[in-house]
Amino acid sequence: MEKSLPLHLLHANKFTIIINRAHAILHFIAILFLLHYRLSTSIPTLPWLLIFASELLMSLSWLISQSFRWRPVNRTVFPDRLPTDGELPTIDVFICTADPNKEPTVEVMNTVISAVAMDYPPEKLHVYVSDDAGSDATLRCTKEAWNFARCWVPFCRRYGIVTACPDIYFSSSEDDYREFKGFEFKAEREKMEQKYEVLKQRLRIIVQHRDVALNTNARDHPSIIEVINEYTETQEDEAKMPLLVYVSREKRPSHHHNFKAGALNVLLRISAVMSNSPYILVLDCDMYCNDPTSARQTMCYYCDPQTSSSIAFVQFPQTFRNIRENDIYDGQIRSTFKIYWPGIDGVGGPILSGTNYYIRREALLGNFRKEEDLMALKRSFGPSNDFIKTLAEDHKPNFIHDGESSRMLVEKAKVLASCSYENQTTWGSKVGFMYFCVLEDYFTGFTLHSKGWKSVYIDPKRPQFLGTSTTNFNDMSIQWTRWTSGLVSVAISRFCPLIYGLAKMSLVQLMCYSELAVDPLLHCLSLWGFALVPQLCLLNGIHLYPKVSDPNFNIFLIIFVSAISKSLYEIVVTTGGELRTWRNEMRIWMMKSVTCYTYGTLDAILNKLGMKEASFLPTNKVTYDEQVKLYEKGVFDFRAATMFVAPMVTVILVNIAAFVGGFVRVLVGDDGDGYWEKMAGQILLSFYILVSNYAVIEGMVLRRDKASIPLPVTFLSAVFSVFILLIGSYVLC
Ligand SMILES: O=c1ccn([C@@H]2O[C@H](COP(=O)(O)OP(=O)(O)O[C@H]3O[C@H](CO)[C@@H](O)[C@H](O)[C@H]3O)[C@@H](O)[C@H]2O)c(=O)[nH]1
Ligand SMILES: [Mn+2]
Repeated sequence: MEKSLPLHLLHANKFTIIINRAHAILHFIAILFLLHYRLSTSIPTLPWLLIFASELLMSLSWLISQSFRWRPVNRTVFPDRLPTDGELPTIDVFICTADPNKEPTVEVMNTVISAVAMDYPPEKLHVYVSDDAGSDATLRCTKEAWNFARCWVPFCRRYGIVTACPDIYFSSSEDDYREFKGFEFKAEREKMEQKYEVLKQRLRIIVQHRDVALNTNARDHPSIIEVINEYTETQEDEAKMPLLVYVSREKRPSHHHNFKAGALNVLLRISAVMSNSPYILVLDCDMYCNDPTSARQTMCYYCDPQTSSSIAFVQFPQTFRNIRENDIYDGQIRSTFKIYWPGIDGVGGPILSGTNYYIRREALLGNFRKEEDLMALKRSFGPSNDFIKTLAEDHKPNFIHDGESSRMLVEKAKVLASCSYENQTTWGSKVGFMYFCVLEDYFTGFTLHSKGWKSVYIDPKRPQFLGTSTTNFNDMSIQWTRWTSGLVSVAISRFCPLIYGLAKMSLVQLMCYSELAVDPLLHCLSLWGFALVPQLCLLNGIHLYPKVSDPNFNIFLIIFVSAISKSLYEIVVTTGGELRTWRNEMRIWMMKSVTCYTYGTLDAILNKLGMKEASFLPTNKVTYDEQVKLYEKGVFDFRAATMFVAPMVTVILVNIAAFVGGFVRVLVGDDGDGYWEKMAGQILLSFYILVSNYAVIEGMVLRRDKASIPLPVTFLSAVFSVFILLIGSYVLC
């Protein structure tokens, strides 16, 4: 009976697998022909070497990326088959915020409220807010949010509200209250809406009046920990609420704080002495819970004795509420969450993605069933006996709201949040979240997988979490530069997945990890090659591709068409996107390659050489109406740092020069040596680059609005391109 019904199912997408593998074989054969052609027909010259290198790197990156297409799967869960509430394990929720200027407090509080309102037994849920800005305003706002939640949570429970994030609930028109449409509900809803308006008003006032002087101390302040529930007098008949704790770890300029991973490790310790839940949900401050059932969905894996012990984390996709149909910056990161993660889920489990995951505490800290040597534990975990005790299996701390004992607990917690606590321990290197690179998620997930843990990817129809994605060029570029830097720093370290992961994971999963790590490096090198070398050669009359009449020309044509049709197939058929999505992704990929991928790679290299410190600039989550309008119209906002715009414009100018030069010679100067025949490949390549990036030409020449490309940037780029044309021609020819 009950027992025989599974809690979850896994389906391999057989049809997609067949298509993927068949395409991979054909495309691979075409690449072999290309290699054969390159090695057999040309005399090695510098241009030949460069273009061949670009082709090799691109092919290599294609080859490794097939790992994500090897065995895509999807999963179904059956939360109604879970054991009774009494048997469910407890959960700690970690919400990180770092900068009230970039992370609007109203949104952060919405995330907190939506987490408190999750559909889970309240006594089994504990929410921790980590404030890396140490902002007094955020603390006060958290208390206000708590007061609102005391009415909001019972309201949601009573009427079965699915959208438990007030901001989304009150701004969407959808009927979320199913059978309760009566008068009573309407009146209650109105009351709640008013309360929410009052809350927003109060939060704004607190933020406006926040003590700017205090705030400048974000990098220098003691730990501040407060249990928020204690500020409210619980009435007898009041609904039970989860525990809510505000944490701001100690910060001193003399101590490196290790960014988000540092904050998470502090929360790991503090939550251990307060609630010590075996599972932890990690959320970025902008990631609202859009559906209260994610915890129950997750428990379908953690409550299944067959799978439970091997799973380190259950990952949900990152989904965003500010994405429009015409997503010009690919803010939804479609290929990652729709193609890559289901792909790697079939071969060992998805990569940890920073937010929206339920991780097992034991996977981060280890399990200590037997008596361990106390000194050894202290060397690893730091001096706190209270914390060490929590490592033992089944240790349940007793959190009592009785003034004195909870005050003592908070004092103990403050020690755990001090910036010197981790000195001479293995926090961040062996235990907890890893500090090795700014991409704490990727690297922590990688270490877990290489220890033999598995992970699971659930992508339900209704997005479980909704965040804010970058929808302007500058923010997107900063974010991708950080990601690239993190990934490349792993690729060029001793942890390079290709070497480090060998023999520790399945080969295909290892290739997936490697793909992500080396992809920016391979793409920035090869795209710079394709963007400049054929063009310089075109202007200097050197041909790099076979003549149109040569059957070998078909090799290039086939590779080009095959790559494009496969990505079109994935976008339109597999993920139900539009043709426009394909254009957007192609274009932004080209743009990112010559900017973010390049800078991120340089950043990682400088970092490795000790010439630059790693940095984590939190992504800006404040949106301006004007910017949003541009994004909604699908118009690029080029008001970005010159370093992000100039390389793009330079590439476009070089391509214009090459294309015009080549085209004119085709038209007027046909000197009988079959110029077009020889140069068609290069002329068409330039044409393709220009057509794909028409938006840049438009921003440079046709647009005159504030968000177009500024004239000085165009001039600077023109100087760069003339320089490239002169030097390039000199060197290459
Ligand atoms: O010193 C820091 C820096 C950041 N954060 C928080 O970390 C979260 C993620 O930062 P965000 O600026 O939103 O970065 P994104 O680029 O959007 O984040 C992606 O990439 C990060 C790694 O680079 C992951 O940590 C994130 O989970 C993932 O969503 C936010 O809640 C921040 O408040 C901190 O708590 N402390
Ligand atoms: Mn973010």
